[in-house]
Amino acid sequence: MDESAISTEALVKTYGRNRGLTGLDLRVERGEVYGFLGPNGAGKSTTIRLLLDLIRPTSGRISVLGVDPRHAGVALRRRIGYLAGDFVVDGRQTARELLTYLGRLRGGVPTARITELADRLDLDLDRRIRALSKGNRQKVGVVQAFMHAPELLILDEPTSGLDPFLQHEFLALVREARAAGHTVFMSSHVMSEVQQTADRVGIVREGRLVTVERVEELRERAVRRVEVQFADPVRVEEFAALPGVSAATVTGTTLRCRLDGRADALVKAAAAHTVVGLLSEEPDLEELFFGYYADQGEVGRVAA
Ligand SMILES: Nc1ncnc2c1ncn2[C@@H]1O[C@H](COP(=O)(O)OP(=O)(O)OP(=O)(O)O)[C@@H](O)[C@H]1O
Repeated sequence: MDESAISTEALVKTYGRNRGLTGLDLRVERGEVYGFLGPNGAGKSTTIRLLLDLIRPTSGRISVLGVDPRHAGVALRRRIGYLAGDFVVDGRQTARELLTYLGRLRGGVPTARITELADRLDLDLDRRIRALSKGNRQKVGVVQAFMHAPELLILDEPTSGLDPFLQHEFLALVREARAAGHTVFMSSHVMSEVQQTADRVGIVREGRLVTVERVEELRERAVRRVEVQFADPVRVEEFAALPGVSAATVTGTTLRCRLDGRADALVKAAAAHTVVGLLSEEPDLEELFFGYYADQGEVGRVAA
């Protein structure tokens, strides 16, 4: 049995003469959050549909939670939470009716769990779905994906179009799923959407995986701007030549610089003084990631 949450080998999907996937080798470990990044048309949705057995591969092997989705049926679907990029449902039911129905299909979800998620997302369960705004329909989609606490969440471009409030709650749900030991496979076409939660990111281009990176390692390699506020004036010479530090300037009691990689040397040097405040901006991994691979002619920018 394959112990990873998802694995594919030499997975190919052609649509007539159109290329969908050209040989995808993917491995998502149990308990990790995996960001599946790629430009439009790269093959993300095709991969996800194959994992869910919504379409069948031309050739290659797929294993999801240790089984081949082609032969696993409902038993496997109950262990998965799926959010489609375009969550479409029959709009005549109320959100409560739909979620209760879907909960039954998945082997029973406590009403309290549905209510709790709806409260968190500020979703009115008693309105008909067709009377809900697009944002509120997306909330129904998020609730149905998470409500049965599935072992594996497969989320197709989940944050595109979510308002900041919903995005925040959604990311909290992803973190909670990981804390519970569950696996999250999340596609996106922008790094910023996945870098906050993903353990690893894989880049798909033209139907195959071109690279996989640990987000933590990307972060260590990233250049960020740092500002340190001291109680007393400091000399720029103390910091300018430290490993990873560049473009250091001191204005009064404030040191500003760029930091490439680990913060250790800078933090230790700063600790010789009284530090009043420290500001380190979140690095833009998109820039680092695509800058790095563009140099090698491997990956272009994926974001529009
Ligand atoms: N039903 C289909 N019939 C023909 N070609 C298809 C079909 N579905 C996908 N394709 C083609 O397969 C390739 C991969 O498409 P896919 O939708 O998987 O990409 P994606 O990475 O999900 O892109 P997007 O972000 O735009 O959804 C594209 O070239 C697309 O045109």
